[in-house]
Amino acid sequence: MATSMHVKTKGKWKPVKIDYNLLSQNDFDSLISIEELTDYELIKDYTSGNPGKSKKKQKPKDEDCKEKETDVKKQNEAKAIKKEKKKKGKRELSLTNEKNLKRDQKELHIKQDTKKKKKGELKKNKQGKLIHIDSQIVDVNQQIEEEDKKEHSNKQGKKKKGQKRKQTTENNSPSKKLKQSIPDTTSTDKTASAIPNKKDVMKEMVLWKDLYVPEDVLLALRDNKFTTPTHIQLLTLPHAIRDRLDIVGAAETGSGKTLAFGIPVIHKILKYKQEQINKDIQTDSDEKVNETEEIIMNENLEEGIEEDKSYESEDFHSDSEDELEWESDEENEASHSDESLADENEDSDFEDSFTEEDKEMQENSDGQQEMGCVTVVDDADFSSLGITEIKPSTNDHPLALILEPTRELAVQVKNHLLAVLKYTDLQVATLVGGMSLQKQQRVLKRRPEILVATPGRLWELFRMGDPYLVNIDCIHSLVIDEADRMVEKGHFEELEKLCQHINKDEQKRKKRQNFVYSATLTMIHVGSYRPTKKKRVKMTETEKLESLIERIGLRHKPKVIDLSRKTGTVETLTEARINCTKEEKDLFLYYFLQQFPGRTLVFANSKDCIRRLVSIFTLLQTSPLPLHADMHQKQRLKNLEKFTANPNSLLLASDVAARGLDIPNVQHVIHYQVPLTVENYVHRSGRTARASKEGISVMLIGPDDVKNYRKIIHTLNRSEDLPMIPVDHQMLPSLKQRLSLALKIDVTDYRFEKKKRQNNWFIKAANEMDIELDDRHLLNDIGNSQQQSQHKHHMKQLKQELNSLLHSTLTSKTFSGKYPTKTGKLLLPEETKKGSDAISSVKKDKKSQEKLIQQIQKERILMSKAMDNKKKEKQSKRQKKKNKRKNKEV
Ligand SMILES: Nc1ncnc2c1ncn2[C@@H]1O[C@H](COP(=O)(O)OP(=O)(O)OP(=O)(O)O)[C@@H](O)[C@H]1O
Repeated sequence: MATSMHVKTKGKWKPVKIDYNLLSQNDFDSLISIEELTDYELIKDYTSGNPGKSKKKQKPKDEDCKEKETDVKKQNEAKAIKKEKKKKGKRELSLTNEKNLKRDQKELHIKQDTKKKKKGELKKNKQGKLIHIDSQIVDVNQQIEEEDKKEHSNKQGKKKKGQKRKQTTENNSPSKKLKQSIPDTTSTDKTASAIPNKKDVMKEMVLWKDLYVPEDVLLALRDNKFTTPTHIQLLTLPHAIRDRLDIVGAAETGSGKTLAFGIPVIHKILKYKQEQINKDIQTDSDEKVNETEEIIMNENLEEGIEEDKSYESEDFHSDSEDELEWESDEENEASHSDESLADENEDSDFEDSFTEEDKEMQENSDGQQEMGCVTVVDDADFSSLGITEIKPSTNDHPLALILEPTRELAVQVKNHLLAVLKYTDLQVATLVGGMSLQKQQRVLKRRPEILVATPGRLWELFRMGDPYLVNIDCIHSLVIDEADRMVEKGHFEELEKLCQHINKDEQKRKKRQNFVYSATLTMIHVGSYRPTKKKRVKMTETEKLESLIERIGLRHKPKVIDLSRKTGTVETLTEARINCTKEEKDLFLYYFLQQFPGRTLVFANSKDCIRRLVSIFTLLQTSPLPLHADMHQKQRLKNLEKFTANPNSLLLASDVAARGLDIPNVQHVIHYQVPLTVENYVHRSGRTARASKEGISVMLIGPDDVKNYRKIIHTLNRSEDLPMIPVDHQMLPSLKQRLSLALKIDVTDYRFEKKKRQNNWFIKAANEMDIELDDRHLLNDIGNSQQQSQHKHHMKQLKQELNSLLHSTLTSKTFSGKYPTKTGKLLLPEETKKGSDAISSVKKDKKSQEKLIQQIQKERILMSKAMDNKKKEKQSKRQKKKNKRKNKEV
């Protein structure tokens, strides 16, 4: 579109006088007259052009000339538009080719966002460029929510139509993917306002410097107040992350080994995902270049055809081209911008946005571009936002596998990892026995990057041909936690099969990074023998490690970091013992629980023993919680939760709870029976005194335990026996009274209930076989109904008696019945003792024992000196006598 000029006649056309001689000449045959107009006004046609743009002064022309000029202008205009288009196409191509990848990503991103805005659909942000203003995050989240709502309604509609397949596509819809790429919490607690300043974080976390911890993980560590890496973390992280070595790590219990392997595993996955994103961007960028070239080719083709058509007119007006072209350029620009405003074509819209913003970009040193309410940031620093640029899970196999010996430990490790994955969108799943297989199959459909599994359940799912586990040998990282336990012969057949499977392909094996950890990895004890030798020869540490490395299939030369102490246990652990008979064990356990309240974990060697203890200590109202392998998994986890929640709780557990469990503030670990292996002693004791806290481990040593106790002392290089727990013997009779009654109730009730259960089972079986029974045929005689109710009554009486005993006070030597208010305050003896702590009383006792020993030694020395003196005196007396006798003789 162009402007044209009109002449507004103000005055009159006046005839111009002509010389008649001139008219007689042949050249002016057809001339009749000449008129002139001196009073006129030139007016622009605003309907066809931009009035403000023309800078050139128009000369007055007559109507015909003006019409011709307008035609020429229009043709030139068309030509200029085509030229402009061509130029822009070329410019776009040269920009794409010239500018680096980042710039290209930005261009793509802006274009995508503009498209999204226009079309009202939120597409997946492949570059993962995110938004860094609170309100903007909310804006995006709102968009996502709206999208989800739309999807939801769509889904429902589609469901009605029975189009099942579409649901899967919807689950992978761009908006969902984008939502996944932004951690859930961005809209709630992870808004930028809640996220600390990067500089502050770095300052606070300076001790983690040079350990190659991803910034998102660092943020989460800071949230957990883990401002200092533990020793094992400090030493292993650089080798694992920077040097990509396999790690064999041994460090005392509670020293942070989980993060020592967890952080490198996470780092590797984040890095891999970033690489995937970069690859995608590269592909997108290449596609974009191809697309642009295609558009230009098409335009050129069309242009060629149009050029042919307009050839004639162009050629015809060629004399005035230069002058008019300048004018057309101006007008073309104006008309083009007018067009673009109205144009629905996104490409042209994008081009305008790009050109404008590109200019702005060059001026703006921050490199930020405003796109409506969304700021697109090039090279966005997501760490400061607490948002990680992670693509939603698209991997067709897990990227990391962490194997744990027990279900509880697997669940715990998962939770531990989730805490540090807070600012990423990586997914962790547990595959453990005792939980619904179908549920775990469903979880696998979400393609979690990290699997924490027990070997049995993993192998089961793998054998069932779960599609996500088919390529389990493609994992990038493998962790075998509690490795010494995992490879124990006869314990984990499935682990061996798994190892064989994932080590089959040499290439994959070589690519994989392995982590092998335990607190007792390098522990050599009496039971560690070289299996090949006929004569049983004790294994060396190196031999033990070599056999482990071979079995697991580690790569060449793993980095071995052994920080375990020769004494096996943690420095902050106080170890003690109570020597007693087998029958006294219950009493001393009860004594300890009464004397030293606090979170206490009691280990026993058998499930039957745990059942009996649970029954007795329930009667004694200490609310024990059982934990052993025969229990339902849900109950196991529930009991662990209860134990963790109550600071005065009591957990009676088998060795299923010995390894790895990280229950905060367990104050006491009691070995009701001395563990059968040194490793178990170290791990059991390691449930207390974790993460530099103090704790106490007490062994109840009966005659049957002495052999194992000696073995432990010997293997852990102890030069002397463990100290004894000081026992207030005056308290024992009252405790004994309570305990005896509880035992009586338990035994009588237990026997009666056992007989009753057997009878019930027999009756049920007979009923099923249609056999009629009378009381004589029953397995056990539990008496008639009257005798049974008598039994019940008796039990009730005993329980009442016990109850009143439990509510009476305990007497101890610190209690003086004569002067109960001596201190000015009435203190019951039980109260005076409760609250005293086991560690200090052991330490105190140890000190007083040492003092006593020193005193005895001193007294011995004095005595021997006195004896010597007496001897000397006697000798001198004897000598004197001799001398006297001699003198007399002389
Ligand atoms: N850098 C750190 N700063 C403070 N606490 C930490 C740090 N790393 C780990 N922890 C905490 O220390 C405790 C013990 O960690 P973890 O369970 O990893 O120990 P572990 O060495 O695996 O013990 P075990 O040998 O018993 O399995 C956990 O509560 C954990 O959260």
